[in-house]
Amino acid sequence: EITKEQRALIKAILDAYNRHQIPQDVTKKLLQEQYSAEENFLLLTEVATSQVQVLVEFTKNIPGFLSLDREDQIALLKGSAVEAMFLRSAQVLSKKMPSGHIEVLEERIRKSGMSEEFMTPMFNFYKSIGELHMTQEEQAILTTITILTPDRPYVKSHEAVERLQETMLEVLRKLCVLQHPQEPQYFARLLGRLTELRTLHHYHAEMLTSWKTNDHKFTPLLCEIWDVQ
Ligand SMILES: Cc1cccc(C)c1-c1noc(C(C)C)c1COc1ccc(-c2ccc3cc(C(=O)O)ncc3c2)cc1
Repeated sequence: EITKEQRALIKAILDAYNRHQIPQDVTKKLLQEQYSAEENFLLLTEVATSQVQVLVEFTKNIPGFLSLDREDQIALLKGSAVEAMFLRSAQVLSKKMPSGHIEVLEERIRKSGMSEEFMTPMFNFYKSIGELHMTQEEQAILTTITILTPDRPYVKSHEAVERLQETMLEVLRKLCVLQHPQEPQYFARLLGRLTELRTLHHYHAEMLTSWKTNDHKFTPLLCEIWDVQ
């Protein structure tokens, strides 16, 4: 019941999702460097910067994205970067990685000068993503749907973005029916995660302010995408 066009869409997005990954030498650092709060923050900043670069490349491969108004492309990237990175780091943390990345990443996030109040919702989210056991396709399409959210700040052609997102939502709905026949509510559960991502996005804005107040430095790319400094 998935059409030929929809299958081609899934393939294009999955290929892009797998092609654009953080270089191993960056993620390997998560395992090696020492554990001071400063070192953790620096490492997370480096990984986040690399993640944003990967996200920009992935987004350019979303069918239809480059035909959107140029300023809307920027508005969508800026508005979705944090949410796409929460999704990506959650998917990584929930993968049973043999290299022990999981504890290490969790440890570094816990000890990076972030205040306790953000930890709970963040790690609850990580847990809830883990429990979904999403397939690669579902992860890639859910990330695409997050990026193609029409009501981000400064988006002008709301309808054009909405059309693209609706196409992706329909593909995801069919995928969920096919890949999780025993769970009729699975698609609804995935969409529920997008609501949780918005809440985390608000927490993250406060995290940025508190990091800034404590004079934490970010990279030029993160300053640009998150409008800090
Ligand atoms: C702390 C936080 C939580 C969630 C979202 C953000 C933006 C922040 C957040 N908020 O601020 C920051 C920095 C600037 C301090 C962050 C840190 O973001 C990230 C973003 C991505 C990753 C990450 C880690 C390991 C990976 C392994 C692999 C792989 O093996 O394939 N792939 C991608 C990976 C990505 C970690 C932290």
